[in-house]
Order: sequence, then C-alpha cells, then structure tokens
Amino acid sequence: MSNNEIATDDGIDGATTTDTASNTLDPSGDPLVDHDISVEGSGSRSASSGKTVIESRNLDVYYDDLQAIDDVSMAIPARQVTAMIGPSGCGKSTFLRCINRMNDLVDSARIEGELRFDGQDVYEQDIDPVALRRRIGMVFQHPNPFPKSIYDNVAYGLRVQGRDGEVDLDQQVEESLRRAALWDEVKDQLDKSALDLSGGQQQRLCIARAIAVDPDVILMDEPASALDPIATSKIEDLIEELAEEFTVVIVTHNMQQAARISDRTAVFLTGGELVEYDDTGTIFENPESQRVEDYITGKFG
Ligand SMILES: Nc1ncnc2c1ncn2[C@@H]1O[C@H](COP(=O)(O)OP(=O)(O)OP(=O)(O)O)[C@@H](O)[C@H]1O
Repeated sequence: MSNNEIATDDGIDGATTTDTASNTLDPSGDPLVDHDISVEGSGSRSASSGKTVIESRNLDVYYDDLQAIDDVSMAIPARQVTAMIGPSGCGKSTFLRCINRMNDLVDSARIEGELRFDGQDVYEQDIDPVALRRRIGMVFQHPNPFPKSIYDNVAYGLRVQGRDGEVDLDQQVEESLRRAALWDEVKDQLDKSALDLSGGQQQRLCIARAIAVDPDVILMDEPASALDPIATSKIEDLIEELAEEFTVVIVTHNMQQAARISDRTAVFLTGGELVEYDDTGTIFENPESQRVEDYITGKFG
C-alpha cells in the first residue's frame, strides 16, 4: 500500500530535503555503521561491501491490533539497491515507511524494537522526524509533482531549507535533472508546468526533486508500477545509477525488477515476517527457504 497523497511542506514527500549539517541525528552515536556486510550483487555494480546505514532490530509494527511487521531484524548496506518483495499485505510498505518515520502520520501505528539510521535509533525521543526525512527522501508509486514549474519542483527542497542563497540554484537544478536522466528532455522548458510532463518524466522529476537536496537514502515504493514498459526501463536504469551515490531501498511487486536492479533482496511473507534476506542472486537462484522458493517460482502469492 502506498501513501502517495502526502505532499506537504514539512519534508515528508518526494521533496524531502537533506541538511546534514543541521540535522539533529548524531552520526557519532552507536557505531553500528562500522558493521560491514558483504554484498555479492546480482546487479551491475561490483560485489563491494557496503557499510550498514539502516538497521532494524526486532522491529514490530502494529496498526491497532493488526501486526504488520513481526520481529524483523535486517541491515541495509550503503550505496546498494535493496529490494523488498513479497505478496500483497505482507508489510513491505510498512517497513519502508518506518525508515523515515512516515508511519508517525498514521494514528493507529505502533512501533516496537529498534530502527537505526546512521547508528542512531530514529524513534528516540530527541530525533526530529523532519530532519530525518531530509536525509531519507522518498519517491512514491504515483508521481506527485507539485503544480509548479519543472524548475520550481526541483528547487523546492533547497528553498524550503533556506539553502537557495548558499548554492547556485540554476546549477543545482540542472545537475539534479541530469542525475535523474531528465535534463535533455526538459532543458528548454524549465518554466513549463510539471503536470504537463508524461508519467515517466514526472516520476524522474520527483526523483530529481528528491536528490536535489542530496539525501543519504532514497526510499522508493513501487516507483515504476504506474508506468509503461519504456518509462519503467528508464527508471530501472536510473535506480542502478543512483546507487552509485545513494542508498536505495525499493519496494516492488515485480520480481523480475528486483532481480534486475537490486543487490540485496528481502522476502517478506504474510504477517510481516522477513523470511529470507540475502544477496539477490542467492534469493533468486538458491534460496534457503522452501517458502521463498515457492514464492519466487509462483507457487503462491
Ligand atoms: N494505515 C493503515 N491502517 C491500518 N492498517 C494498515 C495501514 N497500512 C497498512 N495496513 C495493513 O498492514 C498490513 C501490511 O500492509 P502494507 O501496506 O505494509 O503491505 P504491503 O506488503 O506493502 O502491501 P502491498 O504490496 O499490497 O502494497 C496489511 O494488512 C494492511 O492492510
């Protein structure tokens, strides 16, 4: 389930902004970031190791009495693509939304256990969720550009942060659009409404908007599921490129997509149980769990 309707000024949408200098997270906290996990990616990147940037420990999430995540412990490496797959309702989006505390916006949601980003529990009392969301951007299933120009969409986060005076805004907008593989298509029409772009272009614009403020992590909740195959292919290529610079965590229903673009894959099954989490090649070619094999081979789900 994707919450793609949220688009506000407080850093909880695709325009989330990053301001590492002023955020309230203390990277010098618990040194969990020093844990190395070895990554044998099946994607195009080499099998380099990535430091743990996000780690859940015995995480439980409830919506009132419904348990959506059940005792999930996993470590997500920096600058890799980590995919979350599993049947509908198994808790993938819930887990994703815990990472930048989007579930705070759901009154019935209750979280137990730990969710660490950069070594610090994001649910500690002194953590500012808005500052957290500046470092952990999000891209939703349906592109949600603001009803503004292409330029203003990309510049939005920097302006909200008051950083537009510090940086060369034109340059930052161009660079973000280039990194989102959209510059060549829009460079002559930056004043045009973002809403006039195609769905695939809008999604790349949302990615440009998210990366303009230089987050550490980009969460993506089925970012290509509303797009046609060509637009999907462009987004997939882009995701692989983004992982050179950012940590990408993606929820996808599309197992082929997970196999194509991710380095690590987490398989959730009914009841919010993380059944297996491993290198993507292992999950798809030689999973340990019979249940995962049955799911991957389409025997259920
Ligand atoms: N805001 C909410 N309030 C109450 N229950 C919720 C809420 N969001 C999700 N749930 C429930 O939590 C469980 C996990 O939902 P979630 O959306 O995380 O699963 P998912 O694996 O992402 O599903 P899908 O693949 O269909 O998007 C489901 O039973 C769902 O109905």
